[in-house]
Amino acid sequence: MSSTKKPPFAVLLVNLGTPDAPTPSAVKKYLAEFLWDRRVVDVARPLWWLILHGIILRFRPGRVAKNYQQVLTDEGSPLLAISKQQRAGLEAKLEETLGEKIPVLLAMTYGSPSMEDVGREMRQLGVEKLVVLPMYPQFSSSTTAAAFDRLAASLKKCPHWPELRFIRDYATYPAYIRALAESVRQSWQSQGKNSEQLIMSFHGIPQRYTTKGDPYERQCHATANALAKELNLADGEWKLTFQSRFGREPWLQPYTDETMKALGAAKTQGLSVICPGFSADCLETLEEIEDENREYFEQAGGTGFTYIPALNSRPEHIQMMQELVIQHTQGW
Ligand SMILES: C=CC1=C(C)c2cc3[nH]c(cc4nc(cc5[nH]c(cc1n2)c(C)c5CCC(=O)O)C(CCC(=O)O)=C4C)c(C)c3C=C
Ligand SMILES: [Fe+2]
Ligand SMILES: [Fe+2]
Repeated sequence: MSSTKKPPFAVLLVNLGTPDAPTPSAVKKYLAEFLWDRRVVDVARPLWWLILHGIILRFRPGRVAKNYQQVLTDEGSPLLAISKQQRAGLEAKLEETLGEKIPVLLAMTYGSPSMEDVGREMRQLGVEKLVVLPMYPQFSSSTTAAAFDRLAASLKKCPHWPELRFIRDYATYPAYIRALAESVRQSWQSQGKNSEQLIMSFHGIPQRYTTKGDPYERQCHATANALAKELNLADGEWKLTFQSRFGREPWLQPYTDETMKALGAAKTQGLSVICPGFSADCLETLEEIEDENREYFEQAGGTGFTYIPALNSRPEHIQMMQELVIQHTQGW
């Protein structure tokens, strides 16, 4: 008897990607692929090629590799290690709930595992229906749409497609907001809720992308308002900021680093920071927020800084992922 029973459907989790190693050469390879995507940087190609190869890829990889070394875990880059935990957690949860094995696959938009790697896995498993869950709660053309582009490109040479469903965003999905609120409450409990302020810091994008119609900024505000409401926070008790600005043009504001310096200078005692747009801890949370921005805050005179970890593989997060998948596979 053959054991090749086809699964009713499969799930594909997608995240951004990370260098294969915290070395300047691996970081250079990663940034060269990531920053060449027009969805990420839309500057006219000949000019951008000169800036990227002539300046950025000469100087940035060495500095950024050192940052990656600071956040490296025994399992490698946190983003990839946590994504693998989420994959395994969701697969186990779906099997527990549905009573059969639903393959959960993992791809990165840039680097590995690639969409092509996943395509091979899907063919081996005989996947006929696929639900794609990009691990970005808020849609942006620079992340979610870029993931879709890569998936479409990997299917270009493929003569046989699975039926596809694509989860565009989940910025105010109740189970997501509840999971965020639970992680804040847990942090407050263990820190003794000494928090004067809750900062919700989201990765930024150029202001221009919003003007062109990217709904990301609006969705970040929707998430932040929903979380503040769930936590019963008054207006003065929380603030939304945008981090990780890159290049010279204006990005979404207020900027996280400037806010940290101002709150430090105002001698704030007790500041919690959560990054609701990051489904997994990564360089941008562990190094940029937990190290760099903590330092800005403390050096300016603030005390009591707490970084609240991303939802990562918390049970409420895996539960939320399962709810999204079940909702989007109705009828399969
Ligand atoms: C240059 C333009 C960039 C845009 C636009 C952008 C949007 C964007 N990014 C994330 C999530 C992540 N970004 C990460 C790293 C990272 N991002 C940029 C640039 C842009 N991001 C760079 C150059 C880097 C690499 C680090 C550096 O050189 O400073 C990561 C972390 C990856 C890791 O390996 O840990 C994530 C995650 C979102 C959500 C977003 C827009 C909504
Ligand atoms: Fe980024
Ligand atoms: Fe950064």
